Amino acid sequence: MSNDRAKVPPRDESSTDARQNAAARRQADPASTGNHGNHTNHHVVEKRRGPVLLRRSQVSTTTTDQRLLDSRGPSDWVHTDPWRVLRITSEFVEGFGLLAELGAAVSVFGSARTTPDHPDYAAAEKLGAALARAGYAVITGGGPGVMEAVNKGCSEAGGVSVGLGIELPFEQRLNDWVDIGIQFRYFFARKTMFVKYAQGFVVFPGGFGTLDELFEALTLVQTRKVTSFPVVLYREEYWHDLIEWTRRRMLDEGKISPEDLDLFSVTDDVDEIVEIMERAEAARYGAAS
Ligand SMILES: C/C(=C\CNc1ncnc2c1ncn2[C@@H]1O[C@H](COP(=O)(O)O)[C@@H](O)[C@H]1O)CO
Repeated sequence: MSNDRAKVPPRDESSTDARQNAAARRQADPASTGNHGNHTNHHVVEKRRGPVLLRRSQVSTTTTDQRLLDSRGPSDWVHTDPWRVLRITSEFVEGFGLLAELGAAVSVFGSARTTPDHPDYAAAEKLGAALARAGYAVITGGGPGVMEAVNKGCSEAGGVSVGLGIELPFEQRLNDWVDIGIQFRYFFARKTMFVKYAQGFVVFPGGFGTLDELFEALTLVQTRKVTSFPVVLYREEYWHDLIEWTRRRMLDEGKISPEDLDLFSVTDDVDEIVEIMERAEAARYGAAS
């Protein structure tokens, strides 16, 4: 005998469900009321759910919806990893659903702290507009600083301005120039969207967040997880020392290969960034045809 038999709930008609079941049984089976009527002794309440057969006390009169909506109880399970997996999945579903039909796009990164009076802000705004005019949507982190500037330039030029925000310990809202936005809980789900829905990356001067995004992009290109994917650094003077360090330290000690230094380009010219994106796109289509 299977152990499952021990799990069959007893006929406890003091519970609401059991009372409803008993009522249903009486309605469908007058035999259960003591009134045998025209029914044979073989007539019992039963329910089929696909291949499953339920009879007598196992037949529930409540619906799945009703049980979902009526249920109350301990809520500890919402803090467990299996539940988090569902939330993570929902971020991918939302992101894929929102961005699947975006068209050609460029992801732009840079400092959240760049103020509107800084020259980088004006350059980022100009880039957003230039990309929009060239038919690209822009994707940013949806925050302040460089992100806001890019979204502003793109939106004002009539382009598609996307912001992928991130929940942070302090209050954070999508900047006013985001026209399509999602607020993510998980960095890794958000990062997938930056790569999956862009044809290339532009990186403005920034701090840890920006460097994280830059090096993630370079790693993806280096390991050929993404192909024909330009990574362009804006403002040579800011990046100069870091690039020198990659040459003098990383390359000299054999931590990267000489060709890895070709995985990114550097420019001070916003229009050149757009040209680089267009050339990469043409190369991609050329390779595909
Ligand atoms: C620091 C402040 C707000 C931070 N808000 C952010 N909103 C959205 N995305 C952000 C935010 N901060 C960092 N990021 C991501 O990292 C990059 C910028 O990081 P950095 O350390 O400033 O260089 C950026 O590209 C975003 O994707 C309050 O002003």
